[in-house]
Amino acid sequence: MRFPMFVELEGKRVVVAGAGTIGTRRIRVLVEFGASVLVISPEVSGEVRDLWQSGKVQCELRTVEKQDMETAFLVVAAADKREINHQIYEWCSEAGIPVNVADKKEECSFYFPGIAKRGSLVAGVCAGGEDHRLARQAVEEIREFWKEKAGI
Ligand SMILES: C[C@@]1(CC(=O)O)c2cc3[nH]c(cc4nc(cc5[nH]c(cc(n2)[C@H]1CCC(=O)O)[C@@](C)(CC(=O)O)[C@@H]5CCC(=O)O)C(CC(=O)O)=C4CCC(=O)O)c(CCC(=O)O)c3CC(=O)O
Ligand SMILES: NC(=O)C1=CN([C@@H]2O[C@H](COP(=O)(O)OP(=O)(O)OC[C@H]3O[C@@H](n4cnc5c(N)ncnc54)[C@H](O)[C@@H]3O)[C@@H](O)[C@H]2O)C=CC1
Repeated sequence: MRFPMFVELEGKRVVVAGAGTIGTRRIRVLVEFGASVLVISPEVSGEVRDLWQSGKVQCELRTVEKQDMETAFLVVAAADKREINHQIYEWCSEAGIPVNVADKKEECSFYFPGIAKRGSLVAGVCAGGEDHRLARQAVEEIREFWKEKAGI
């Protein structure tokens, strides 16, 4: 079972390769938690383009390369091609950089949890990589519970 670390991301460089549906979801959360996000992707979603235009992320519209990992505190591999994500995993493993690989849990040194926030409270829910639907359901229950409890 994985340990729920609560990591400081404020100002830390996070490199995200791939800015489609999943990459965009990751980028949204990382920006919300203060990370300095560098997006590398030949194409990006409209939402990421807006974040780029408003200066909330940096973007480079190209394929990801090994040197991109050099300055990263964390890396997210969210390309739609297994061989690209696997290559990123290899580069990060070599360099000792924590990596999230969207299409292969065995290659993830960290997972993205489902997140519930309320005031200073934050819950991250993970189902051990076995059942993301269960994680989602539990997060929704926590959100409802916190909404119903006055004063939180
Ligand atoms: C291990 C983990 C690693 C990580 O991604 O960090 C992982 C891995 C994988 N997910 C896959 C598929 C989907 N995951 C979702 C949804 C969520 N996945 C999330 C977390 C995690 N997913 C990590 C821990 C999970 C755990 O503890 O069980 C959540 C909690 C958080 C979030 O993603 O934000 C979020 C739910 C909360 C929410 O929605 O709020 C959907 C539905 C959707 O996208 O709407 C689908 C597609 C449709 C379907 O299958 O239902 C695949 C196969 C990809 C492929 O086929 O290639 C892999 C790869 C693999 O299992 O090897
Ligand atoms: N972990 C999770 O929760 C989930 C993971 N997935 C997996 O995540 C991956 C991404 O899925 P989607 O976002 O739906 O795909 P998508 O097709 O919407 O986006 C893929 C993105 O990768 C970019 N890309 C392609 N080649 C690249 C390269 N060489 N370098 C950098 N970027 C590159 C594309 O330009 C595009 O922006 C898939 O492998 C999918 O199976 C899917 C659902 C949930």
